[in-house]
Amino acid sequence: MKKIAVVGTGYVGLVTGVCLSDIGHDVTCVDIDEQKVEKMKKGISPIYEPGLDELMKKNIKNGRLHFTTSHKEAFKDAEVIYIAVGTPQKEDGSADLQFVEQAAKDIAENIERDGVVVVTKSTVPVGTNDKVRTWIKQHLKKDIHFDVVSNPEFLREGSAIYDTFHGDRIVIGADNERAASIIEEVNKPFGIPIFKTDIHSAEMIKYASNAFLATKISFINEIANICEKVGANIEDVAYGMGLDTRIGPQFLRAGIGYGGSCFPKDTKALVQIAGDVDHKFDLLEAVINVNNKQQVKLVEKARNRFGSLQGKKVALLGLAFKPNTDDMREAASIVIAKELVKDGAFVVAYDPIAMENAKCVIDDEIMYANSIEEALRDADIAMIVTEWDEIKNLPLDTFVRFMKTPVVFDGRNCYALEEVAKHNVEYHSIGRESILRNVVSI
Ligand SMILES: NC(=O)c1ccc[n+]([C@@H]2O[C@H](COP(=O)([O-])OP(=O)(O)OC[C@H]3O[C@@H](n4cnc5c(N)ncnc54)[C@H](O)[C@@H]3O)[C@@H](O)[C@H]2O)c1
Ligand SMILES: O=c1ccn([C@@H]2O[C@H](COP(=O)(O)OP(=O)(O)O[C@H]3O[C@H](CO)[C@@H](O)[C@H](O)[C@H]3O)[C@@H](O)[C@H]2O)c(=O)[nH]1
Repeated sequence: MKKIAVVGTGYVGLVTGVCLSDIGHDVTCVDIDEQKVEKMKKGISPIYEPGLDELMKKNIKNGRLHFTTSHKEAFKDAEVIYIAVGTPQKEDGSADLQFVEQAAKDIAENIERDGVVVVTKSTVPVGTNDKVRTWIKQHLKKDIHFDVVSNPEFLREGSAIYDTFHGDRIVIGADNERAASIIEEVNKPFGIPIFKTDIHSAEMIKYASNAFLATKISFINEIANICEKVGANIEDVAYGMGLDTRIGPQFLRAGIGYGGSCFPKDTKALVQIAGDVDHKFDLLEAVINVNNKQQVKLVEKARNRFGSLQGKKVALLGLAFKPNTDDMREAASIVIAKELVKDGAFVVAYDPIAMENAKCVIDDEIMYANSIEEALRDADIAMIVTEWDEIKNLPLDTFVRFMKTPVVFDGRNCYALEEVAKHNVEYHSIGRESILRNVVSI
């Protein structure tokens, strides 16, 4: 059992802190956001993540999980300190390291224990851990020995707790065996394979993994776009491809592209990292361009179908960048709403969880509904943006019952075409033939 501090309680820091306490460590999470800390002290998670509240309450109760706004309090006695602050993108696409630098200074000014291991969990460009070491050294108040370890995070939002306990690998990048084995020991109870490497390689594994997954998505989306033109069905194509174990079935779901807090920013950051060493990463640039186009695919299809969207009522179903999260960062819904409003459409949006966050990031004039049915009422067009269970499982006759004209643009291929064919719905999806039945356009 180790005394651990976690700096930053976002999706990664909070989940990491809670799970480390659950496997027996004594964890103090520190954040500069007082409101968040007040909530967390009461066992309330400031983010929506399935299972997190329960696990927080359990570990607060058993005395192994603490929250504070004081770095001094958090770092007192800490043997291991995780940095899990944000690394958002700057205007040029590169990673903004200001929060990591500040966290390093906070650590330098407050650590007390000799031999403390500082672990970078934030996604940071290759070479950043060297900078973290330098920043800490520059601001150290006492002559304390410390090590820096890279330990990138691979959890997915919406299944973050599950992923922490069932991940495929834990990567530890260190420049000495003592530090590496301390972090190995900390993680052992998770029972996940551990891969130890040098710091720069660990930093690169994170970006390369995200870039590869994003590449799979853009690749399958391009195949889907071609399928539409040659009369093939992307669902069957992806399934048939995935049967080859060298390809695998995962991340071949065609749709309206990837969003979220990671793929968009990490792909751009890797293009920058490559550019910094005079390497033009053509492949990844193409992946990003394909994704930008894919995000507006539904609007493009609607424009082609209706000619003009002026005055059309559009029900936007699902706003979060993926199901089971309240995260709106880089969600396709933001771009889609903007395009629809630009075309003069009247947008009514619904999301089971992300609506409050959406109101903060969608600047355009749109309305919000309290249910799918309310959003669909008298609509000319429905656009499925996020495949929440509630949306995926919506009986198709709901579109017929509530909409003015049941014309559905499904960005996540939620329905089987055979099922759609049994209903009086006009249906356009991604990489599959459209079903144009009996619907009179007005
Ligand atoms: N979100 C994910 O699914 C995910 C997965 C893997 C890796 N990552 C990476 O992990 C990092 C964190 O991502 P996130 O989504 O959890 O971020 P986030 O923005 O949700 O949370 C960051 C938190 O850090 C706090 N903070 C900032 N500076 C601080 C300081 N000096 N001291 C204490 N607290 C401070 C902020 O108040 C905020 O609560 C990023 O580098 C991200 O790329 C994210
Ligand atoms: O076949 C697929 C799979 C995903 N997506 C989209 O891709 C985005 C990202 O999805 P997902 O990877 O499930 O969610 P994240 O929480 O963003 O997780 C990714 O980003 C994290 C942050 O770096 C990493 O830790 C994870 O390993 C990595 O999967 C979402 O918009 C999905 O809709 C698709 O379009 N098709």
